[in-house]
Amino acid sequence: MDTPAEPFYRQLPKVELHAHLNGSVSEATMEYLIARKPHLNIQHSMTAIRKGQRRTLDECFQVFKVIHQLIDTEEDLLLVTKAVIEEFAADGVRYLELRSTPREETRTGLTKRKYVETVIEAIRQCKEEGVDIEVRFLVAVDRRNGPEVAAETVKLAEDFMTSNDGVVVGLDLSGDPTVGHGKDLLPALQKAKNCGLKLALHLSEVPSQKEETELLLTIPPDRIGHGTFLHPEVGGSKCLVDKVRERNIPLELCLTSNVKGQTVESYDKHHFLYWYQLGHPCVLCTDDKGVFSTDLSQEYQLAASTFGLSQEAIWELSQQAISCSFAPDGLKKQLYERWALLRPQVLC
Ligand SMILES: CC(C)=CCNc1ncnc2c1ncn2[C@@H]1O[C@H](COP(=O)(O)O)[C@@H](O)[C@H]1O
Ligand SMILES: [Zn+2]
Repeated sequence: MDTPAEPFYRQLPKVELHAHLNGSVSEATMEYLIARKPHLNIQHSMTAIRKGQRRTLDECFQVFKVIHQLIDTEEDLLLVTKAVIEEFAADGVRYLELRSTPREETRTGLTKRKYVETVIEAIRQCKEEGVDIEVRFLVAVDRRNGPEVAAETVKLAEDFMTSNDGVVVGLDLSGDPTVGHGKDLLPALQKAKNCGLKLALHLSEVPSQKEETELLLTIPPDRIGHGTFLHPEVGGSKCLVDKVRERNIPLELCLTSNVKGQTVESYDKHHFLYWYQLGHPCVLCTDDKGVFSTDLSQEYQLAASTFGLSQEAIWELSQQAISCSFAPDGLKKQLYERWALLRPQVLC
């Protein structure tokens, strides 16, 4: 990891709502996987972007291809998912929504259904072992794979939503934003929404997506990932901003990811400030804590130091994230109670 956060940020109870499973694999787990598969000839420098380093968006997406080679069996997936959940818990995350794209690996016999089952099994095992975190799962649609795969993924998510104790709560739309168009995916996303899946969509991650965002906002999504180019100062429009505000759609904001992936020039130019000053719900998230060598405590500390936020303001941000989650009302209530109990110890 780049630089460990100060104790206040680590002790702060946190909610993580935007974490891609295969992008969240820590250095230690990655080293273990690399050692298990020496024939792949992969070095850790190929799977993480360290402090001060940046990559083009295209280079970042290449990193996922390398990681997927290392995680291609049911056993790998179970191990990685459990490790990721334990690491988030150790970082003070008390509620986590993990997202991942169901993957078929013909070489190892992994199917998309087995993929989802394995992630759910890892979540179950962590709970049974008493890991101090509540975890929910968002099934991810990779936009690169087009409308048919999207429809198939929605069906899979729907099946698991109705059969698995409420672990699967929603659908994510992600993948290389420069590939494909949302209009082709709209029917599948609409269907997901209609069957009760919550929608977290990567929108306006790159500048060229204005028209697509206008269209997908009509669904509307329940949360927006990034939304980097929504506002007029960066080529978006007031109309887009107004729509997001009218519908009160929370934004999932990932500072390090955007700076290292070069869609944002520097931390102080991050769109967090624009939306925060409007009083719009913003949730700090990691995106890919492994790839971007970060954790959620660091992201909170970065926001505080970059935008001059007090500890009170940081506390409010972390608490507000509860209301933006897809947790059922009973669980939200429990989380608010936990935050209230911890407040005097953490904020002193
Ligand atoms: C490249 C870059 C700047 C990354 C951050 N921004 C992202 N934007 C869109 N999709 C993403 C991003 N990070 C991860 N993903 C998605 O998450 C996948 C990895 O996690 P998983 O295999 O779904 O478990 C990637 O293949 C990609 O489909
Ligand atoms: Zn993302």
